[in-house]
Amino acid sequence: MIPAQSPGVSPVTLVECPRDAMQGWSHFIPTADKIRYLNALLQVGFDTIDFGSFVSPKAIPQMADTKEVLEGLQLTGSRSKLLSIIANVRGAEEAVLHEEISYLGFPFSISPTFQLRNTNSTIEESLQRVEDIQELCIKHNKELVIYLSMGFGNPYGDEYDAEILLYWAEEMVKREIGIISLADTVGLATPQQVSFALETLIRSYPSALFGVHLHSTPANWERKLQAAINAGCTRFDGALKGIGGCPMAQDELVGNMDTTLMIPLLQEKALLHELNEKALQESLRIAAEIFV
Ligand SMILES: CC(C)(COP(=O)([O-])OP(=O)([O-])OC[C@H]1O[C@@H](n2cnc3c(N)ncnc32)[C@H](O)[C@@H]1OP(=O)([O-])[O-])[C@@H](O)C(=O)NCCC(=O)NCCSC(=O)C[C@@](C)(O)CC(=O)[O-]
Repeated sequence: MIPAQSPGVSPVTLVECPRDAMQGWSHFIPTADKIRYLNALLQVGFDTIDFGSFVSPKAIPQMADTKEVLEGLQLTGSRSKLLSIIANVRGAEEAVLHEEISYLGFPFSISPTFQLRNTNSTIEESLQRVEDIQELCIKHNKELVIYLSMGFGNPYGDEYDAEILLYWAEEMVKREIGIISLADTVGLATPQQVSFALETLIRSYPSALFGVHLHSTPANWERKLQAAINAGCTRFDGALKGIGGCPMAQDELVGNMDTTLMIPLLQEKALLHELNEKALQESLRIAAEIFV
């Protein structure tokens, strides 16, 4: 076992994102393999698993089997809650029907170009989607997580500065979104940007929980994670082996922050509860089989 902290209780929320690892993978991962991988991850002790998405199978063919995958998951005995990504009201209407899903995650990009590429909607239309999906979530007892995608800059030349990120975060707080994750979709953030945004938002809006979804490389993950921790962030996304990224953003997947690197760092700081090391090793073994 990984060294114990306060048993079962953690100051931080660790979100494992196999959906982000799988969604842009170059060949279709068979449904049975997805189920096997997710069932292993469910035993590790992550707080949340971002397991799939209810989006267009033309846009993201890899996730076309999310409903079947869900049917194969063994949730009994797992502490992990499930999150699924949705990108329009239709996807949300489907996701809320599943009792097993606790969180719906909506990517709201502060870069208009990416929002159009990713969700076929303008910023104004997306804001309406946020409001409609929030209403659905409240009605069905789900929690909406808003990802502020391209939160630290974008590769398209769309106007960007930190004020734009802060503005959209405030708009989400006004709409009573409880969890807002600052997403560095293509890995552009500097540690200074991460610190400034989180320190400002955490101080300004105590009613919301701010997280980070920081795509990064093995060379720059640690300083960004450290910056987020120092700023008081308590919700972190990652993916085992640092695999993945958004195929709607650019052709080359930038990689996720590698959860296997994050775990020891968070535990060293007594921020993370005990995990099941055997299940973690089994998950890594299956990942090595699947992601080839
Ligand atoms: C959002 C839509 C669906 C367009 O949404 P739309 O504009 O409302 O769609 P539409 O009504 O114009 O329909 C377009 C086509 O999609 C189909 N369709 C429409 N809705 C659905 C649905 N819910 N489920 C299944 N099919 C659907 C619909 O049937 C139609 O099919 P066609 O007639 O062309 O055959 C599309 O643009 C889409 O699926 N985009 C993919 C979004 C996505 O999954 N992106 C990756 C995940 S987000 C991410 O990775 C970022 C994140 C979270 O990690 C954080 C970060 O790093 O930034």
